[in-house]
Amino acid sequence: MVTRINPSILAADFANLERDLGRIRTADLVHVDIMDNHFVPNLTFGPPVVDRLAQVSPLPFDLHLMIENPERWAPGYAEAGAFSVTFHAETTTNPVGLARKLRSIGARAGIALKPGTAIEPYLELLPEFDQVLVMTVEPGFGGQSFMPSTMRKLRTLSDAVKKSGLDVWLQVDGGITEDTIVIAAEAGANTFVAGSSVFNAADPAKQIALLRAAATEHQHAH
Ligand SMILES: O=C(CO)[C@H](O)[C@H](O)COP(=O)(O)O
Ligand SMILES: [Fe+2]
Repeated sequence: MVTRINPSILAADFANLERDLGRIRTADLVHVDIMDNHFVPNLTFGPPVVDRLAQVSPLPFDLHLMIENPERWAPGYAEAGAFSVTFHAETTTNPVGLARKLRSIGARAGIALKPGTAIEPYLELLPEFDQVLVMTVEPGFGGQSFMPSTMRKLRTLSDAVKKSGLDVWLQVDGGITEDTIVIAAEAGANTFVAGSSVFNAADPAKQIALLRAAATEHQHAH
């Protein structure tokens, strides 16, 4: 069993992003939240900033696209070398087509679900994806509280992945702390995004180690 910790640079110091990328080198991937002020009421980074950050990052990027019309933007991020590109289920009528496009470029394809979006319609599409992101807060902002109500969906998803024998990574994002990570790990998550809890810590590397240890200890047996 593998536990992956992906710090979200949404909680980093935007005047010192290169420095902060250096502080999380013991993590697995860097989670980058792309917001367009349409799908979510907030605005963050776009391609030029992501491209430049990738040049100075010790770790590859896990991109979380919170944007409308992901068909317009997602392939470009994959072509620029993103390790994984995750788009929201609510933003496309052709998730399989977009996932295939991303994979054909060489990126891992992910699909994200808002807390109110059901997993059932997507279970039969699992072979098309490398990752499913179960949002544990409403997307748009860091620093919100983890929603335990999303764990039922995660358990359903985890059971389906286990039955399928597929190696689909199960990611949670929003309000992940050393306490809530245990709840998500027990419900079947293996990939954990943490923004505030990592970057607000006095020692981000120590916090990453703490999160990793808590999740590994409680990870659902697969
Ligand atoms: O996708 C996100 C928000 O939409 C962020 O990745 C998430 O909120 C991480 O921040 P925190 O750990 O502070 O909740
Ligand atoms: Fe995110």
